[in-house]
Amino acid sequence: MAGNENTGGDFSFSAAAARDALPRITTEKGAKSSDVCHDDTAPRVNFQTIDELHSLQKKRSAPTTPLKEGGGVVMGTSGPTTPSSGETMLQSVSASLASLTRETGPKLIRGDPTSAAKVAHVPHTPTSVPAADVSDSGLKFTHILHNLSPAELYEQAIKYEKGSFVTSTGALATLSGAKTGRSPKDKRVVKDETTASELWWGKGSPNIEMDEQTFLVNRERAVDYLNSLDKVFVNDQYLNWDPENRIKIRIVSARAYHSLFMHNMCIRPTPEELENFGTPDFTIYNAGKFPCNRYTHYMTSSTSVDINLGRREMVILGTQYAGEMKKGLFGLMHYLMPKRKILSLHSGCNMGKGGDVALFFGLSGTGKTTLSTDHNRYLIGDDEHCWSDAGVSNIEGGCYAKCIDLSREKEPDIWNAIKFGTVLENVVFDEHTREVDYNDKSVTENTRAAYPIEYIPNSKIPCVGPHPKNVILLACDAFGVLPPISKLDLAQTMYHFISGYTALVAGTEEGVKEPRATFSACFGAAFIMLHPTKYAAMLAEKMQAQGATGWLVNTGWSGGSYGSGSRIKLAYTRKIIDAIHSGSLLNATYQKTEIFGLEIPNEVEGVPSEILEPMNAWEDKDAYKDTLLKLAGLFRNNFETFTSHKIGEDGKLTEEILAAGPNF
Ligand SMILES: Nc1ncnc2c1ncn2[C@@H]1O[C@H](COP(=O)(O)OP(=O)(O)OP(=O)(O)O)[C@@H](O)[C@H]1O
Ligand SMILES: O=C([O-])CC(=O)C(=O)O
Ligand SMILES: [Ca+2]
Ligand SMILES: [Mn+2]
Repeated sequence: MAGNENTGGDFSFSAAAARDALPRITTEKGAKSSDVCHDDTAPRVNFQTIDELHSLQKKRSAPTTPLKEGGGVVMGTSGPTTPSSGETMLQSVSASLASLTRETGPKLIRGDPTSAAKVAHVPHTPTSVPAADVSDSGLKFTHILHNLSPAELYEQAIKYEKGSFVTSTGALATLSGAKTGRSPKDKRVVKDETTASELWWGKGSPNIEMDEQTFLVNRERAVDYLNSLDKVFVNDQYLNWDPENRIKIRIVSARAYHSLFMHNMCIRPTPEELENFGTPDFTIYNAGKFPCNRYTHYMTSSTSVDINLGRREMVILGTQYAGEMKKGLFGLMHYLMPKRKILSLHSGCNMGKGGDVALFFGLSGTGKTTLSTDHNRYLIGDDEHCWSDAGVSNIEGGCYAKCIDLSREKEPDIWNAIKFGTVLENVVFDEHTREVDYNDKSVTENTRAAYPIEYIPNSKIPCVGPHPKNVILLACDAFGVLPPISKLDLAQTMYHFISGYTALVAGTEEGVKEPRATFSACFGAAFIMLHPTKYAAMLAEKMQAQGATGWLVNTGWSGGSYGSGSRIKLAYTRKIIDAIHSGSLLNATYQKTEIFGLEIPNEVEGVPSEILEPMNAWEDKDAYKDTLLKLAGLFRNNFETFTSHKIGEDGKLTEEILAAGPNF
């Protein structure tokens, strides 16, 4: 035995002693040695190999999800005599993806390319095109990932799309690429015989024309791109919760991110509805990863977002920003719904416990999502609605919330909605913990979360409600001169609705400190299809018929413009909104402001009275007056284009609306 005396340490023991120190394993009396370390799994009855074990993991699911293990759908030869719903779907998608110049629809297979079975879909209309017209693309297979579940889409995104990660709360973080917002200058609308007379064209209109031929060039480019891929995602979904005016839409896209975004944003069909889906009313070809060709007529950049109402199609090239799809469909609704005497609205909408409905109009970033998401009320929707003779209905099945500076304290419901299933666009997160830093603008200021509406605990499903009682116009006035709250008469409501004012602060990168006024008719000029006065006339008629009250709420600056004043606290704006909902503001005493002639209440519960009259909150009264006049001038200039238009049948209302603007 080696002596340890010399070390003088406490840990001196020999290896043999250490071994002796280990406790001996003692077994119970009578136990057989084979029981000491026993395996408690049940007998293996169902599998003999690891592959068989794996095959047990996945159970066949609901009627309309994959029909055959491994994803193959047999068409033509060995299929049943009457087409199953899966075959009908593939035939329908094949027709959607057909090139217009060559063979008919491509050969499609259901399921992921990595999953086994390679069974061809033979197009339902056998081709009789000359051999010279047949291309190699007609010989390959495209896999169709049809209405995948969020879990399946997560897997697709994480496996195949760079920049996809699961965040600490389970959301799917994605990157939208070079474009982190919409590209309104790249939007084109096909001008044909019908749309030439029906739509709003020319100065101020968002509808930049394109001819049918050029649309087909872009469509073919998109379809060829999509067919060149191994797989495409197809979403068959609905728009509009009003069952009588529901629209069937199909979205064909190249990214799991796009498919999950639309899964969340549009109305999700039940398995039965999906089985009987039939032919879509409108199809989006999202080839956003692929640019448009700048040699193509009408193209002024490598991005093109093209709407063809006649063909009921939309093509996206050169932008992966998912909001393009949502707002493209909104444009469609702005065309279809007014034809049915239904008003389409860029507004949020919620309902009190007593059934009182409020609409929240406003341009991007003014507070539609934030203020319609209200713990004390039912959420009908945050961004797009219809107002018909029956009441209101949400167009969408989800919400699209701005996330910049999001906090759990100020917006708990939105915060909690950012969980498994939610798409989180362009946010920055800790590489290890995957905790999101909502204050980080490194990718963009326009960070967003898209979640199904039922992620908001008090959402109202189905998302419909009675006629609105309050119509709230939101303006984020970075000039700081509009009152935090004012009551509007009908003419004023129309004036401000047509003006569609906001003044967000311009991007910090450019070092612009001056607020810039934005006027966007109907609080959504980028999406309207008809002349703004058409929507305004419908709004006036509906508000009048229902006795709804109009309000103007400034969610922007107080006590000075951007730079000297500060943004009105969200908590105060919420109190103001509470007072509108409760009806208490109707009983307040009012005073009229100079120039804009707005009625401001002397008191709102929970809001410091000194901020209610904007001038009081400004230290420099002259600066206030100058700024007010400046803004009034901007309003007047903007409204000039509308002065020659009659609003509705009533010439009297037109006069009143013109008089309802600033007076100076
Ligand atoms: N007083 C306030 N009232 C409303 N929102 C405020 C206020 N102060 C700060 N905010 C912030 O302003 C933003 C409002 O954005 P919101 O997502 O509600 O816009 P939106 O009108 O829904 O726009 P979009 O149509 O682009 O979705 C939120 O980030 C919110 O936290
Ligand atoms: O459409 C978008 O990208 C976001 C949005 O809601 C808007 O801008 O009104
Ligand atoms: Ca919103
Ligand atoms: Mn919006």
